[in-house]
Amino acid sequence: KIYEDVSDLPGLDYDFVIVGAGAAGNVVANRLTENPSFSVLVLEAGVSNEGVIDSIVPFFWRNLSAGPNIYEWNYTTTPQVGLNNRSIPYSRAHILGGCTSHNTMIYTRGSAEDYNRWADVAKDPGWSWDSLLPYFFKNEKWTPPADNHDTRGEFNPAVHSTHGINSVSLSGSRWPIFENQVIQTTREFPKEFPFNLDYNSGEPLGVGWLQSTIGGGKRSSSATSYLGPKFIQRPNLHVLLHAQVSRLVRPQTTKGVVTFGGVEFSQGGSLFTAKATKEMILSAGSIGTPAILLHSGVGDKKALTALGITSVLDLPSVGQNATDQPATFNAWSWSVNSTQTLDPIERNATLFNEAYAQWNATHTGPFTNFGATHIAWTRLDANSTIFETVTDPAAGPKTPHIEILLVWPWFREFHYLWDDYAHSDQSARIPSTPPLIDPGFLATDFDLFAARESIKRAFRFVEAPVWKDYIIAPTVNLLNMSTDALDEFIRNITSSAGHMTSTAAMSAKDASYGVVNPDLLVKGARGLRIIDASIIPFIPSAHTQAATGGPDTSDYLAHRGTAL
Ligand SMILES: Cc1cc2nc3c(=O)[nH]c(=O)nc-3n(C[C@H](O)[C@H](O)[C@H](O)COP(=O)(O)OP(=O)(O)OC[C@H]3O[C@@H](n4cnc5c(N)ncnc54)[C@H](O)[C@@H]3O)c2cc1C
Repeated sequence: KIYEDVSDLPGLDYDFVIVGAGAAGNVVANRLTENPSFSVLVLEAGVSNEGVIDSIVPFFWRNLSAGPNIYEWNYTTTPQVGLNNRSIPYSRAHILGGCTSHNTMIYTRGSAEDYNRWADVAKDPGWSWDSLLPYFFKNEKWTPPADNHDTRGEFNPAVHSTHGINSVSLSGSRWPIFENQVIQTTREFPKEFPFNLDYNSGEPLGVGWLQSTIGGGKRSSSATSYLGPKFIQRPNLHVLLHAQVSRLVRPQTTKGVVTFGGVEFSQGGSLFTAKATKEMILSAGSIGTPAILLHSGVGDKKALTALGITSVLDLPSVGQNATDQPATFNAWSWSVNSTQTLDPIERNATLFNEAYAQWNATHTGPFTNFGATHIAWTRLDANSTIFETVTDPAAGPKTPHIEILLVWPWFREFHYLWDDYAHSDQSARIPSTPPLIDPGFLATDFDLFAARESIKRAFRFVEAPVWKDYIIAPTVNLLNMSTDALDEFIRNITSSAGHMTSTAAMSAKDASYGVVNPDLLVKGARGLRIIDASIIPFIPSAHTQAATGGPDTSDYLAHRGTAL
């Protein structure tokens, strides 16, 4: 059951208390309550997703993260040196379902090499691609697209499952001219942009049809799926909204191992403490989780002491290693010679209302998607000069550095392509309210090099002959710019893809760094686990919801849950 008021809860003592009802938290709440003898409380700071139309209609996704609004934590980053000292908005959802209720719904798992690197780092084969694939399957419910079109040749059924919980589908409305041109590009430039039947096979490189967490023309979030009507009636599942957790309380240290006596949260100006007899599970996301730990005295002892917080557990990696994928979307594009664009709908209220009426009546039409048709995943050239001085940050030779999202002709005849590229770094620092968020965008030579190359690749894509009569001109002629001018442009327009990971990273049991062991238990603590995107040791070369709501959480339960 979902509760809005703490006084309606049956009590404050449960077997498991989960903090944060996002991509990860709701999966685990669902799995744990499969066992009727476990009682579970989920504490979520945000508001209900019920009836929030911008969270239901895929095309409206952008409205929620456009903040400031009640569905957002409304964060901004610290001034980013690499972005000409700009502080930029840093979107995090403040709504049941977490970022899966307001994200772009793109479903990408990453490369097999990404996960095999996790297994290497953790010294635990349970985190390898082969071990985790069954958990992707357990979560994913492959669903026909909203228009029921013939999807043969657009994905590989062998790497998907129809038996999971979270709906995934191909696009539910067609843009034939644009789509044909993308596919034709893979024929004209087969070496640079080969067709890839399914980028979720573990080998993502190439151009593949977009897969999204959309089912029946509606967003499929962790709230609508894992807390959906089939599950929310379970008598052992309790979800409390408007419950903001501040810290873990009543620490006790016995023989060097810390246990906490409860989770402190506030609602309506009052403080409460929920207790877990078996485990407290943090899933407040890559910013929320380290913030809670640091406020609880779990983090770098010196830094916490300097801030007047009593150190309980000295774990210097808490809040460090934040990794995200910078993006240059929306700032540049091409004007195109086509009437098959979204502009009529965007510009004309009558057409917009018709599209909305169609969606309302049948959950079909252009509003069933967020607006892309394919993704092109590519790598920097192996002989790029950057590799003379920098070690390749990708997990292996089959792992992309660059993503080019091929977006419908949109916005004033502009067909825009946006690209993002893996691996920025750095830290989400020490507790303050609000937290200091420093993703270190474009802080390294590699970041800037990859950014320049990603733009060149996108321009190269539309050099395929098939685009000749279609493209009129780029909105900004980036190819004619000097390197310095291009760098300046990139620094001024780069924003976040919203994919922060690794702020409470998993490491091998005997490692001298890291926050959780491969079983996701916090090092040096008992009865405390972390299961969200913060535990990811290296960001996958992908959008991050599948890696978060798919394998790690279910794996934790199915493989590691021996303590349960
Ligand atoms: C704008 C945007 C677009 C994105 N697009 C995509 C995409 O297209 N595809 C993709 O794969 N990924 C996308 N992502 C990333 C993806 O959604 C996240 O990686 C994923 O949701 C992370 O899951 P999580 O469980 O770690 O955290 P979240 O999903 O963020 O969940 C954390 C939850 O904890 C709650 N919480 C935080 N602090 C507290 C507290 N102190 N007390 C109680 N509750 C708390 C939050 O309100 C939230 O509900 C996007 C992200 C953003 C921001």
